[in-house]
Amino acid sequence: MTSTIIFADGLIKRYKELTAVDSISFSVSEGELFGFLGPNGAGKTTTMKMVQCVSPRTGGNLQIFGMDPDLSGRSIRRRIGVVPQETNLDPDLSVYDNLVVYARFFDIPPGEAETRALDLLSFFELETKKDTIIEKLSGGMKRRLLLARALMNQPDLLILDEPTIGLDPQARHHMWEILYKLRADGHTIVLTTHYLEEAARLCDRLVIMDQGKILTEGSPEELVKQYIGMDIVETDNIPEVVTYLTSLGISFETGGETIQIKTQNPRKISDALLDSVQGIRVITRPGTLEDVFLLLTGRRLRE
Ligand SMILES: Nc1ncnc2c1ncn2[C@@H]1O[C@H](COP(=O)(O)OP(=O)(O)OP(=O)(O)O)[C@@H](O)[C@H]1O
Repeated sequence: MTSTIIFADGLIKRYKELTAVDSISFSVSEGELFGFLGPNGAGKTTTMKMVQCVSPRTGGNLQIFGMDPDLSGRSIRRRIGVVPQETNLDPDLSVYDNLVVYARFFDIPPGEAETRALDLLSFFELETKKDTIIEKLSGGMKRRLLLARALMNQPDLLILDEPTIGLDPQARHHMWEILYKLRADGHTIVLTTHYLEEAARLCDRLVIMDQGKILTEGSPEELVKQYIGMDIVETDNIPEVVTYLTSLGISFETGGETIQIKTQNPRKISDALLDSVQGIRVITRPGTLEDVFLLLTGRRLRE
């Protein structure tokens, strides 16, 4: 039987007047890669901090490994590995020393720490950087080292806050490969992201979060099927198109410079649009999480 790693019910975090996390409920099972997708300020990091037992909740129920963070924070923290959004490696230490010094916080014996550090440097393709100081690493290497460090205590839960923020596409893909491997190895991983493609590619299940609330939950495929279900015809958001669609009673979503029409019959709509409005661009594509986000919030999730 798979066990529940995180259970949250009506979880709340308030900062004075601001309710940053507004009564959210979710659960994460062992071996899952679970995502929090949402724009800046949605409350993702605040939720992660409560799960990491570094920020007490204001209300609701929260259990990690079946324990309450208010009562057993220390025991829980020992079993969690965290990759924070900001790089907080020790700039004065080498790559290798960042790992072995970190191991001391967990009372890992020095010999064991050295073995783990070398294994992790190999897994993360950082062996050749072993003695390099932090400032000489690329952004992607720093992120990989942060993840290696988070694995030093062999955690039962890995939390990654925006694991690929600020990385170039190549480094981002490299990080995705690593996360696929960790998931295949059976790690339980929770990540936050505001990259739709990242959520769609990596997550077994995710919640879409906005303004402190969870709007929906499911696998990426389920969410697209449930909310979009059909193909999307996308065209320019110009008054002629709006007038034309409105005159035919065809419903549509607008997002920035484009209009999206969900349809069972994309060919018919795109042909009609191209015939009726001069010079527009019309494409047909399958629905995505971006369409789900737009439908639920009325906004695009800017990447
Ligand atoms: N320590 C704090 N004191 C007061 N307000 C805070 C604090 N931390 C976060 N907030 C506010 O809580 C809200 C949620 O922030 P949070 O960082 O959780 O969002 P997020 O979804 O993780 O976005 P980001 O990816 O930008 O961090 C924001 O309005 C933020 O300004």
